[in-house]
Amino acid sequence: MTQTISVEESRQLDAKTINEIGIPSMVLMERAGIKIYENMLDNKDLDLSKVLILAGTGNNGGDGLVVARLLVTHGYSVHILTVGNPAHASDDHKAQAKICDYYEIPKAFLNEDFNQYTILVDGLFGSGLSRNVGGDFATVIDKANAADANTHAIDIPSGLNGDTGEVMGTAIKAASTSTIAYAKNGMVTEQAKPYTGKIYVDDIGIYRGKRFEEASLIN
Ligand SMILES: NC(=O)C1=CN([C@@H]2O[C@H](COP(=O)(O)OP(=O)(O)OC[C@H]3O[C@@H](n4cnc5c(N)ncnc54)[C@H](O)[C@@H]3O)[C@@H](O)[C@H]2O)[C@H](O)CC1
Ligand SMILES: [K+]
Repeated sequence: MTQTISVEESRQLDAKTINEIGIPSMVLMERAGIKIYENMLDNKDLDLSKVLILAGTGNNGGDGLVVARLLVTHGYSVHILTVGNPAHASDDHKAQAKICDYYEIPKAFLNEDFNQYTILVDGLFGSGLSRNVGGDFATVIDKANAADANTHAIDIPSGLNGDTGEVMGTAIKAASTSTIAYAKNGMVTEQAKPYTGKIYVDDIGIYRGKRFEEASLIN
């Protein structure tokens, strides 16, 4: 049985790991990026010939920027489409964007034809999704779903309610998802299957919580 948690619980475990235990968020982000990169190499349904990273301005987008840099430093062709107001970007996102600039990773644009890419990586929203998706975010999600390429989602397919599995206006239909620490409750519902695709659960050192630590000792 897959152990699943609520979105709020996942955010609390993130915060506890960073603020109480002391693992820096940039370390967690780097570990998340490495796991996501490895999952993408593992999934033979994904064609990594020409990659488009869809990055929101939060830490889900930050994870996507780590993946972009790892792909580039291993010889892959990568473009980055950042969606949202850069002024609202999280500190970790800004730090990762600066690293991507060092590697001169080219930028993509909203009105581009997504069919020139062989795979899309969804780093628009993760556990921070707080309302129905609209505007440019909805446009990008609908373009991604209409494109020929498969999409690999980071943490939670963007637009999917991580607690219920409901679609918040529109949502990424991913071929596969790398979810951080634990699958979220809504991701294992019947209605979520077309959106999550194959789920990889990535341990990146997030505190496991007493409930799960005892459970893992028993199994
Ligand atoms: N350091 C950590 O805590 C780690 C987090 N991980 C990854 O980070 C995301 C959670 O990141 P966060 O910045 O909290 O939120 P998101 O990136 O999911 O959302 C960004 C931002 O978007 C805004 N927003 C919410 N809903 C909407 C909407 N419908 N339309 C437009 N904008 C919206 C809101 O302001 C959010 O703040 C987590 O999922 C992981 O991927 C690391 O993996 C581990 C360390
Ligand atoms: K996502």
